[in-house]
Amino acid sequence: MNRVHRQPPVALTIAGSDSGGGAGIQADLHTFAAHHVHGTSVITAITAQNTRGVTAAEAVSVDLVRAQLDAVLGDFSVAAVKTGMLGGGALLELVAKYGEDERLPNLVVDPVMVTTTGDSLFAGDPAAYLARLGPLATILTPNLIEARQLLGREIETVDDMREAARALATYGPRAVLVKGGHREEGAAERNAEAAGVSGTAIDVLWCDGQMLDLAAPRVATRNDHGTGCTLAAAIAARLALEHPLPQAVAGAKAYVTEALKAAAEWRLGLGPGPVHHHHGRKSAAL
Ligand SMILES: Nc1ncnc2c1ncn2[C@@H]1O[C@H](COP(=O)(O)OP(=O)(O)OP(=O)(O)O)[C@@H](O)[C@H]1O
Ligand SMILES: Cc1ncc(COP(=O)(O)O)c(N)n1
Repeated sequence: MNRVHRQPPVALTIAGSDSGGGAGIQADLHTFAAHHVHGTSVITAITAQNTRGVTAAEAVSVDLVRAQLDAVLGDFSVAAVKTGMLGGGALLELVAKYGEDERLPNLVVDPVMVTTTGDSLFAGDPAAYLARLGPLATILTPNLIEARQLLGREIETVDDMREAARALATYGPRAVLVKGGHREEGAAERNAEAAGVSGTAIDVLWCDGQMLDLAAPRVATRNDHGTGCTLAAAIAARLALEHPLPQAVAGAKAYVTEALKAAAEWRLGLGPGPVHHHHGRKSAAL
């Protein structure tokens, strides 16, 4: 009998390790698993980190990152790739080379530069980052602070976010998602909240020449550590599952909103804790 063996698609994360398990490689692998995608990983840096901040970080050598890339790409048929913390110029250059050799399909570039707690995770030149990875990215996913650093301009309103997405798209990615998780709401929005209307987490997506606002209810929680990593990994997982790009982004945002909601009451660590990556799975304990 001719049996069809079903198996998961493979995704790759190229990112740093978060010892607290909420962001970086750990968040990415949780997210891949929650999507039933087999996760492979190339570790670029090791951080000593918890919910309160980063106390130490060290980059992995270029040779060891190259060896990890060759080990994964030489054996698995990788369907989508996500990059996170790259540390500095040398690893940026290495990853760009693999991209140029067309070895990093469906490339989701999360330009990790600073953590929510304010620690710097990128020592290189933001202009070089854009010039090297911009043209190779299927989608670039900066938060407001990263978009400011990449473009060297202030971004405050949703209109500014749209302008930033357009400006970043000129560097060559197919799509740009400017994330508004850290946006200070304007007076009109604050008044609406005071009147009992809950706030909105708005991201702006520029994709194939079209601008889309992606809005979700803002979850009242302090546990938002790793939401950016989780969103980018969820986009990569969905691209590995062959979702079209705009649907992959919208679905990934809905996944993050549910992950934030499900962890809103958690007290894992003393600072902003992780989200619930496996919110879709029933658990006797939770
Ligand atoms: N409180 C919230 N409620 C709903 N969605 C949120 C909330 N905070 C962030 N998000 C969403 O989470 C995603 C990640 O956005 P954010 O701007 O926080 O990225 P980031 O800064 O890269 O993440 P991180 O906090 O991990 O650094 C976006 O889709 C954003 O709209
Ligand atoms: C290794 C690593 N990569 C990325 C982040 C960004 O996530 P956040 O801004 O939520 O701290 C992080 N904190 N640590």
